[in-house]
Amino acid sequence: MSAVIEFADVTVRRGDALLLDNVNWTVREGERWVLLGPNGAGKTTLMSVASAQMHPTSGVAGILGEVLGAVDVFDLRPRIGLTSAVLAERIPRGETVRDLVVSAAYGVVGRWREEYDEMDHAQAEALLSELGCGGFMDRTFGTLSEGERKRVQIARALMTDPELLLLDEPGAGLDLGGREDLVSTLAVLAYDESSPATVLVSHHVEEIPPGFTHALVLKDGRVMAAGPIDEVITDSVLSATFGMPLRVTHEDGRWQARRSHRHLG
Ligand SMILES: Nc1ncnc2c1ncn2[C@@H]1O[C@H](COP(=O)(O)OP(=O)(O)OP(=O)(O)O)[C@@H](O)[C@H]1O
Repeated sequence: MSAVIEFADVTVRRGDALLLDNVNWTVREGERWVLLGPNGAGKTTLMSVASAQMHPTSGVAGILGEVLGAVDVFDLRPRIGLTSAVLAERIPRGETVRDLVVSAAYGVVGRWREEYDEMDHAQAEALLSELGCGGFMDRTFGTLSEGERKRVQIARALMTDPELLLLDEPGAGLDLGGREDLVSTLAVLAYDESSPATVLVSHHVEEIPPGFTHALVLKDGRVMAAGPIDEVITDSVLSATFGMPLRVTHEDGRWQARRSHRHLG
């Protein structure tokens, strides 16, 4: 299995601040990773490097067999599917869902001037259906609920057949129903062997979809633990990361973490 992400001692520094501190991380084809950590841990920074939007200050960032700094990022970026709050803000609210997804094939936001061929439309419709968006393809983005928007953005990120899919906090701002819909959608993707290697950034273990295989936990820019999910999402790793006694359970493919009050009783 070849590496999709291969980071060696990746460090990002801004002034005196160390945003990432000697991160070593390998993601292989077929793996589905969740990236967890407290606010300010460096998750978005790590996604910025993994999506070829930011170069490390030092270390080697290998992505899809290329090394950042020795490759034209404009060749690399189209091979990576990305969803993030920053990208979502740029989406015109009057754009229809169908056009928003189909236009990804051309790397543009906003359906102006391009002519899309029938195959692109068929692929966009298939992706939207797979992601549970079949019922509102002709609505405008601005009329969708937050959960629906998140799923449409994932469909758009998949439209270019990326070799790596990076989802930066798709669960943010969703209510319980929206979160559960998203978790189900991501579980379908995770179990689909044709899906690309995936990294999902989250704040909550409850958002980890069934089918996710690996986890990386960050704190203060450093890797607290990384590897197969059962070995990483544990009482001791999460307690050390969040600075409180936490108890983790794993049932029916879903994870839960809550503060342990055993020491009080
Ligand atoms: N240009 C910068 N200069 C100094 N510090 C920065 C800069 N950009 C980000 N930071 C800091 O780096 C740290 C990591 O930020 P990052 O956004 O990667 O964390 P995160 O884990 O995604 O956080 P959150 O969960 O809150 O979204 C934060 O403490 C942030 O304030």
